Amino acid sequence: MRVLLTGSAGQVGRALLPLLRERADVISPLRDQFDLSRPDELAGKLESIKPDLIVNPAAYTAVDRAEDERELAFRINAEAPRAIAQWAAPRGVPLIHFSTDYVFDGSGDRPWREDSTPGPLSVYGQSKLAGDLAIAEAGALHVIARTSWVYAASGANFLKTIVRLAGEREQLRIVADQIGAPTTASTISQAIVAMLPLGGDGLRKTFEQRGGVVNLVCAGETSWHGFATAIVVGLQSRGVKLAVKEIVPIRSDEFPVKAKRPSNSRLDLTLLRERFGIAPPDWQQALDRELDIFQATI
Ligand SMILES: NC(=O)C1=CN([C@@H]2O[C@H](COP(=O)(O)OP(=O)(O)OC[C@H]3O[C@@H](n4cnc5c(N)ncnc54)[C@H](OP(=O)(O)O)[C@@H]3O)[C@@H](O)[C@H]2O)C=CC1
Ligand SMILES: Cc1cn([C@H]2C[C@H](O)[C@@H](COP(=O)(O)OP(=O)(O)O[C@H]3O[C@@H](C)C(=O)[C@@H](O)[C@H]3O)O2)c(=O)[nH]c1=O
Ligand SMILES: [Mg+2]
Repeated sequence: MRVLLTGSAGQVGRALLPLLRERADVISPLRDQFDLSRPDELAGKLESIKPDLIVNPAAYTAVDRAEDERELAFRINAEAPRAIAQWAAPRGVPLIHFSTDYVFDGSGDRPWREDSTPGPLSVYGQSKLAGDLAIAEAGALHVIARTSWVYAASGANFLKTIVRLAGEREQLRIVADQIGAPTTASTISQAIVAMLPLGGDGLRKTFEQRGGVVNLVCAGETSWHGFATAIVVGLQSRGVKLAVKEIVPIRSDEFPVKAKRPSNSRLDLTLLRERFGIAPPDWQQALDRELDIFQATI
């Protein structure tokens, strides 16, 4: 069984790599060998790799920068997944891809389901939605895991930003009117491998019977302010000395950024439980584990 894993230097790819390696031969080319910004070249690369399964966590994830780099974000997040799916479809090769809460407009306060109507507010969200639709349109066997607020002890993410700012400043000002589920890369990758029977012909059957979009986030919900507070409290309880004295909850309009983010990023976990029997940990529990890992690295 040969698995092609993209983005293995990113948060989700890095967490997936050792788990997949335990179960399959993994080919994990970096950007220089498998460049998603050159979708036209991907079919040729895939033809020489000949994977039995493709796992594609590589993506353009710079939400604010995407507002100025629309063309590049769409090439990487929409045209590349389309090219991969067009190669995979006629060969019956299944594709695991990743989507985001940012495909939604954030209205209301009910958790979004997989069949809820999207309405992205940002170029990043639009480009990711276009990728999701392109994969389905190409007719490839696929699972698209829709996740949110991804972080890990390493990588570029909100946890690392808060660690840095809390070490430098006495006051943090963090938006409290965007609600979602912080999700560790490790939670995502464990769920992904739990979905996959990697031997025999069970793999194709899994995708035929249970394919499509599935929400995959930690359980529970909080705001970015709640998440930042839990990070700071968790670090302090581990004896980490920080400069921060106050974490002020603010409204989104008090923190000007280029890209608009959804207020309601809640994703419903019912389908993940019913279709795959997977129940992710609460975000607080996952954060606790990630802070233990983080602490061991400092
Ligand atoms: N981060 C988040 O909060 C969320 C992420 N998602 C989705 O989950 C998936 C995984 O995200 P995550 O692991 O956090 O992302 P990261 O930003 O941590 O990693 C993205 C990876 O993609 C690679 N990449 C970027 N551009 C290219 C390119 N042109 N060709 C090849 N590789 C490229 C990067 O390579 P390099 O190291 O060279 O830059 C990096 O390894 C993505 O689909 C993302 O949209 C969904 C919801 C939330
Ligand atoms: C650093 C900082 C951020 N914020 C706010 C800005 C924003 O609304 C929120 C999160 O900031 P970030 O820019 O880290 O998050 P952002 O890059 O928008 O994170 C998103 O990334 C993409 C890839 C996704 O798919 C999403 O699920 C989500 O995780 O916190 C503050 O209010 N104060 C601060 O000091
Ligand atoms: Mg970001």
